[in-house]
Amino acid sequence: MDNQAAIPPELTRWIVDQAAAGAPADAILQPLLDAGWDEEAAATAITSALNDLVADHARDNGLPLPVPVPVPVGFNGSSLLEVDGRQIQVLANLQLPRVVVFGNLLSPEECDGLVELARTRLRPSATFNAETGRDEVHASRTSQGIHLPPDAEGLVERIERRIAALLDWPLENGETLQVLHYGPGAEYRPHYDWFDPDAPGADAALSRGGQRVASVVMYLNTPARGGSTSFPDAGFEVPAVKGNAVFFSYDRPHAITRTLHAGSPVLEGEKWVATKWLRERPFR
Ligand SMILES: O=C(O)CCC(=O)C(=O)O
Ligand SMILES: [Fe+2]
Repeated sequence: MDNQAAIPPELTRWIVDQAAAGAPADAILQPLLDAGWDEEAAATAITSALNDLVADHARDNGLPLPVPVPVPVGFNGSSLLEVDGRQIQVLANLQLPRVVVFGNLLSPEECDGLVELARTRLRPSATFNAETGRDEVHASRTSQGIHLPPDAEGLVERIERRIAALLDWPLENGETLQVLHYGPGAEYRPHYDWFDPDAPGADAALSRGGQRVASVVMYLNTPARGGSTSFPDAGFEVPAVKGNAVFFSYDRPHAITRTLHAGSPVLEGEKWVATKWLRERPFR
């Protein structure tokens, strides 16, 4: 069998049932191989059955269609990912929302270096106003921030390359790295990082690189108390620990991704983070 048109409906149903029951890809593939399918045709049959399922679900529920998102490399159950000669720890792994917490993404020296590059240039953080299509300062985001373009010392670029390699996502699809500083009491109230496509200002936001599809928030210090990144829809909280990072992806601009998140108030001390937002396409 070499043609996807030959997939019988009962086989499609069987594939969908297996996937819905949580069967791993191998467990779906093997019976097809045993029945005499060649591997490529079987993989095509499985992919097309699952794509149809997702498209039907989106149509039936009035959801946008999902798009490809970054996925951490070599993610096969190992607790350490080797990227660029660096051992990055996998500290937590959540499917919905899709969240991975990394340890040792940055060295203490790299964290300090980013803070130094940003410290003297901070300005009150702006939030994208979907109504106007402009960045504006708002009470829901009481941090200070600065965009750091790739720099002469190479620190910013080195980190950007590491993230691109870790997530197997083109370097040019990344927005400029942003460093944020939260003083005592400062917070970033619950929000989504994707842009609401129906908002009047969406065209301006989407014109460079399309939607955001993932975020990486790197902790540049360990606040004395408070300052975790929380995901209220999942009851999940990522403590801010220097050198660690939280990655989350969202395959469509919709609450179904459950990626609502917040920078919880800093209760004592201060908090520094660097955020990298990744787009669907080159951000130029
Ligand atoms: O500070 C945090 O923990 C979250 C930052 C954040 O949500 C963002 O930069 O988009
Ligand atoms: Fe955010």
